[in-house]
Amino acid sequence: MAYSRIKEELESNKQEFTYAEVLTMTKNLERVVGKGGFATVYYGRIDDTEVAVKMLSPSAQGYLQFKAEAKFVAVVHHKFLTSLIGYCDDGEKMALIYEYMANGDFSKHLSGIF
Ligand SMILES: Nc1ncnc2c1ncn2[C@@H]1O[C@H](COP(=O)(O)OP(=O)(O)OP(=O)(O)O)[C@@H](O)[C@H]1O
Repeated sequence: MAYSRIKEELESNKQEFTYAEVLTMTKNLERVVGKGGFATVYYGRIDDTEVAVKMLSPSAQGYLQFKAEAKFVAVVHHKFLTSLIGYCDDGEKMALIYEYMANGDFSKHLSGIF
C-alpha cells in the first residue's frame, strides 16, 4: 500500500491534530509513559479522554516503522488493539494518538489472550 493511500485512509477516518494541539493535550510533553524502538509515548488528555501520544523519534528508520504502524492500525480493526484516535503530521513532527491504556501497551493485553 502506498504511503499516499495510507494517509488517505487516516485522513478519512481519523482526526488530524496540529503539533500545537499535541503540546496542549500533553501539557508540553510533560509525562513520558514509555519508550519504544522508534517513538516516545506521552500521556495526554483530550477533554475527558485519556490519550497516549506516540511521537516519532527523528530518524529515517523510525519514519519507516512509523509508516508501517500507521498502515497497520488504519487497516486492521480488532477489538483487542488499542484504538487510534488521530494523528499529527505537522512538518517534522509526527505522532499517532491512541486511547490511553492504564494497564500498559497492547502487547501485554495480547499476551493474556494467546
Ligand atoms: N496506548 C497506550 N497507553 C498507555 N501506554 C502506552 C500506550 N502505547 C504505548 N504505551 C507505553 O509506551 C511504551 C512504548 O510503546 P511503543 O508502542 O512505542 O513501543 P513498544 O511496543 O514497546 O516497542 P516497538 O517500538 O518495538 O513497537 C509501551 O511499552 C507502553 O508502556
